[in-house]
Amino acid sequence: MSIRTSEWQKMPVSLTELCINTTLRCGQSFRWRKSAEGEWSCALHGRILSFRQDSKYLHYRAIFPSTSYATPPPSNCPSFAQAATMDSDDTLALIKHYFNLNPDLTQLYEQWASADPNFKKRAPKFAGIRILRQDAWEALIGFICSSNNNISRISKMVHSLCSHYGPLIGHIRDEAYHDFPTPEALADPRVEAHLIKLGFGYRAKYIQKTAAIVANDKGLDWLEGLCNPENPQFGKESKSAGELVEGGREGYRKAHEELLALHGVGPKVADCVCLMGLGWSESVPVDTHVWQIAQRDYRFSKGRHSSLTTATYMAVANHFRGLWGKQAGWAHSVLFTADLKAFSERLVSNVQAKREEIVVESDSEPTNTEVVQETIVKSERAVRKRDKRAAETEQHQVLEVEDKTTKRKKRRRG
Ligand SMILES: Nc1nc2[nH]c(O)nc2c(=O)[nH]1
Repeated sequence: MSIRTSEWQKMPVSLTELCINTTLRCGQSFRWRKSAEGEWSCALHGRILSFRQDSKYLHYRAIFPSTSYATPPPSNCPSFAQAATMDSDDTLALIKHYFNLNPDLTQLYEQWASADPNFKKRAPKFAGIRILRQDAWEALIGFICSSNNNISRISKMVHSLCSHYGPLIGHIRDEAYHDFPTPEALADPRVEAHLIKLGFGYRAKYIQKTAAIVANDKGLDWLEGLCNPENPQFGKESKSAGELVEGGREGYRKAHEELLALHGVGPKVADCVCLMGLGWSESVPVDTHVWQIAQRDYRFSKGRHSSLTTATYMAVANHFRGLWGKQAGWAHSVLFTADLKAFSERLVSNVQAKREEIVVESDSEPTNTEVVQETIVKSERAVRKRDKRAAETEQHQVLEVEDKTTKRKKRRRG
C-alpha cells in the first residue's frame, strides 16, 4: 500500500490551553503512541495523524493511504464514513474537533477555582487538560475494556483490537497503524473466543455482545444519536437537532440510561462514554480515584455516603455538578489526572500539594477494593450477577494457570 504524506503544519495554541503530553495519556483515549522523538501518532478517520508540540504551536501532519487500499474501507466504519483524501483535506477541522478547542480552558479554570477552594489548591496550574471529542463507538469499546483495568493494560487491549480487526491505514517507521474496528467487525460470535485468547478475560463477551447489538439491532446511528446536540460527532454537524436526543440535563440522563442496557456498561463506564464520546460535559464518572478525592477533600467519608453505593455515586456526581457547573466533567478530569501516579510528580498543584500515601496506582493491577467498588455501583442486580460470574471465571482461569505453573516448577525441582 502506498501512502501520501502531507507537510508538517502548525497552529498556534498555548500549553495552558492544550498539553498533548497530558491529554493524550490521561485515560481518555487509549490509542496514541509516542515515538522516541516525542511525536504522538494515531490512525483517525482514515489517516494517520501525528503531533509535536512546543510552547507556542501544535505541529501536525497527516498521512493518507493512497486510493488503492489492501482491503476496501468499510463504508459503515465511523472513521471511514467521513474519511478524507488529501484533496479534500479536513485535517485541521478534525484536529479542532478532536481536541475540543472551543471552550476557553483558562477561563474555566478561574471559574472552578473561585467556586471551589479545593480545586484551587489541588489543581495543577497550566495543565492544559482538555476533554477529547472521540467517536462514540470507540469510546464505548475503550471504556468497556477499562473496567477493573489500568491505563497501560487498556491501551494494550485496544491496540490489539485495532491490529486484529481494524483497517490498516499505513506505517510509520515500520510500525503499522490501524483505524478503530467497525461494530460489524467485532460482532461475529467467534470474536469472543479470540479475544479471550488475546487476554481480554470477561470483557471479551461484553465487547462481542455490545458490538452485535450496535451492528445488528440498534445501529451506529442510535449510538451517535445519543450525542449532546451541541457537540455532535465529527462530520455530523449538519444533522438537524430534531433527529438527535434532546439537550440539557434530560438528554444526558437519557443517554446515560440507554448506555446502561449494553453489556459491560455500568454507571461509570456510561459516564465516561457520555463525557468523552457523546459530548455531555456535565457527566462526572465516579471511579476509585474520584471516590477517594470525594472522601478526602469533600467530606464524603462519613455518614450515609461512607461506601460507594449507587446512591453515593449519584450524590458525588451531583455534588461536583453543583460546584463546578456545566463543564463539571472537564473539572473532574483535572483532579482525576493529578491523582494518577504517572502524573503526580510532573503536575505540580498550586501549593505543591504533597502526594497522599494512599494513591491508588492507575498503572497497577486493580486492588480488591477497586473491583468491589466497580461491582457495587452496577445498577441492576442481573448485571451484577453476570459480572460476578464472569469475573470469577476469569479469576479461576488465572488461578488454574498459576496452579499449573506451580506444579510444573515443583516437578522440575524434583
Ligand atoms: N473518573 C474517571 N475515570 C476514568 N477512567 C478512565 O480510564 N479515564 C477516566 C477519567 O477520565 N475519569
